[in-house]
Amino acid sequence: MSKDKYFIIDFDSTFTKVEALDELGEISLHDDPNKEQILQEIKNLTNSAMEGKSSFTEGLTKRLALLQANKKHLQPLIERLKDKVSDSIKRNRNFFAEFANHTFIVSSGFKEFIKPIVTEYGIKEENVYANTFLYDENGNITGFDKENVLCLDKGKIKLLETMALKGDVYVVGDGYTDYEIKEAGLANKFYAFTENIARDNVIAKTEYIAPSFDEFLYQNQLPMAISYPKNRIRVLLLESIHPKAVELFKKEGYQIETIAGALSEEELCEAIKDVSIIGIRSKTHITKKVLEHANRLISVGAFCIGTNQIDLTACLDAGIPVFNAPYSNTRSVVELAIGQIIMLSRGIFDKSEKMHRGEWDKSAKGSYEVRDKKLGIIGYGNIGAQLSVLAESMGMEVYYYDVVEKLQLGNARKCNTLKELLEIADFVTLHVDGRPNNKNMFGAEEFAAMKKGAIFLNLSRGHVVNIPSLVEAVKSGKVRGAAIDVFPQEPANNEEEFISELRGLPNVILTPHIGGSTSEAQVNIANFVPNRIMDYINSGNTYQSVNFPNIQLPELKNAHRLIHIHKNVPGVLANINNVLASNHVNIEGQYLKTNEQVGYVITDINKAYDKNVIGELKSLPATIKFRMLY
Ligand SMILES: NC(=O)c1ccc[n+]([C@@H]2O[C@H](COP(=O)([O-])OP(=O)(O)OC[C@H]3O[C@@H](n4cnc5c(N)ncnc54)[C@H](O)[C@@H]3O)[C@@H](O)[C@H]2O)c1
Ligand SMILES: O=C(O)[C@H](O)COP(=O)(O)O
Repeated sequence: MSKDKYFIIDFDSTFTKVEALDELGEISLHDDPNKEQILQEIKNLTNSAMEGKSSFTEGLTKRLALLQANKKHLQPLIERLKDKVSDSIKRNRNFFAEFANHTFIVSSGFKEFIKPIVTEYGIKEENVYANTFLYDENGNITGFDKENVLCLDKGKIKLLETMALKGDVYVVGDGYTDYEIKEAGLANKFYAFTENIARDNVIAKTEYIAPSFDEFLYQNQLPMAISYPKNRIRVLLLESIHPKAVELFKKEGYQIETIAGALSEEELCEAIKDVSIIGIRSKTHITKKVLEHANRLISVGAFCIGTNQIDLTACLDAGIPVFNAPYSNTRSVVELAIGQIIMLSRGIFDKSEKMHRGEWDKSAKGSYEVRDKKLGIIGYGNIGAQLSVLAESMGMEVYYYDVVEKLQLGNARKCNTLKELLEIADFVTLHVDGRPNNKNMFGAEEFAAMKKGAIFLNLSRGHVVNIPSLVEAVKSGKVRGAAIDVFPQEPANNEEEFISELRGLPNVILTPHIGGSTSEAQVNIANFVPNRIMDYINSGNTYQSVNFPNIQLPELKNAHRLIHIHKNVPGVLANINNVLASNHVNIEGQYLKTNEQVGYVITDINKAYDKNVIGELKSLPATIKFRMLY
């Protein structure tokens, strides 16, 4: 890069996450009973000055008077500020060292606390322009050096005039006074730095926004600590995903948009454009058509267990790993099923309805214990197996049927056919997954095979059961009671009406797909899925992806990682290695995993390489997606 570029960086709320004088107040006013009120006054004065709404000099004088600070408070302040350096500044510390001669801190803060912080990042002491304190004989801070232009209104402009930098000047800061440098014609570009605070009136003045220092470096093609600014990663979260997920993605620096309900295919085709991560629950369908509109999609998060609503093959073909939360709501579903088994066995639902109508129907008729009764579990996966354990502990005899061989837990007995299970069970409960083959797997024939007066539960997927057959079975008395949580057609949001032939049937508990809707489960899911996705984005790990070859990679250390996703055809690995060999690239580690459709190759290489390598790898035949991490 040519050395005629100069970087003017603000300190408060830019280099550090905080306003240093607010922090000083936390220390100096520690024992003051009016601390909160005074701190608020200081904050208001700071904000007003930063937004260009009041005289800076006057505000500074007032703030120092309110602070009642002393020299002895400065060391604790410095320690505090060291911990509060902005994240993106911290990770790009190499930049400041590399461009030490061209980086200046220009601040209306004070050298006494700025220098010890920024010099740790390689910024030169003589390149720090800021105010200095005045003290009395007891070390009390009484004011500031009035000769320094930075204590004056438009002080930064005056300073830049005297600096007379010859070259391109870039200003990065959060405040109005930073913008004024550009306004005065003393900088080529002003970047409103919004990682810590976004000031509307500052943002309104500039076309350049830097949600992180990475973004500033990226836009200006300067060396960065990471391969891509995280603020460029857009996340769309649908169906009221728990706010914990928003918090985690935000902490990572991503841009988040949330929508309470599900979107139709058409709406999604529009909404998914430019989105890098989409988070959905059971109602949003990620179809091939949706994926065709997903021009920047990196990963899909199913914030639930079921993934039948996602075209997993189409995602794989497009090089998009899908992650779900396979165990986070398992217990919630099981607890609901247990509750429903007991409620139905006692006819509680109808009795409660009668009570609400004023009818007192005390009787033991049609009311049974669940102890010693036979529970038939169809689908002995995570939910089925856990239900098995809990049901046995209540004294039920458990039978199960699964299409694959499963470990029998406790005293549960395996049935070799579905018919065998249906003929024996007093309670039949469905916990199969929603694969297309399971559509209408439970219909007239299966209801007919059940014991008369048995109880039926479905908390798996709506399309698995033929609803008219269930209605018929309830009306005929073949099924004495039912609990249904999932339906072939479910309203997209809480405003839509629920329409079903099941409405109004006796001893039928209907719930609005809430098997997994507990606070515990939603928090667990919101912790689990973002971490899987961020791990994939940051390191390439696909461990626990539901559609992608699973790889758990070592941490990336002092290398660049090339991530190559390709169609699984012969020769791709050889082609990748030929490109690397012909460009004399040193391979530090290589990992490959394939499935029937795709190959996933990760190559860690020495940082010194010809950038043409990237273009050559991207254009290899059979490449689906390529990205580089560092
Ligand atoms: N109601 C809710 O809110 C809620 C919450 C969580 C999960 N679910 C649903 O429950 C399903 C099961 O969850 P899980 O975590 O136990 O999944 P899982 O994958 O661990 O278990 C599903 C089991 O069903 C078996 N199976 C599939 N088709 C079958 C068939 N036709 N006959 C017999 N067995 C069959 C599979 O072999 C597997 O063992 C999920 O896929 C999801 O659709 C619903
Ligand atoms: O698959 C699941 O985990 C359940 O069906 C829950 O779906 P939901 O997140 O839409 O409630």
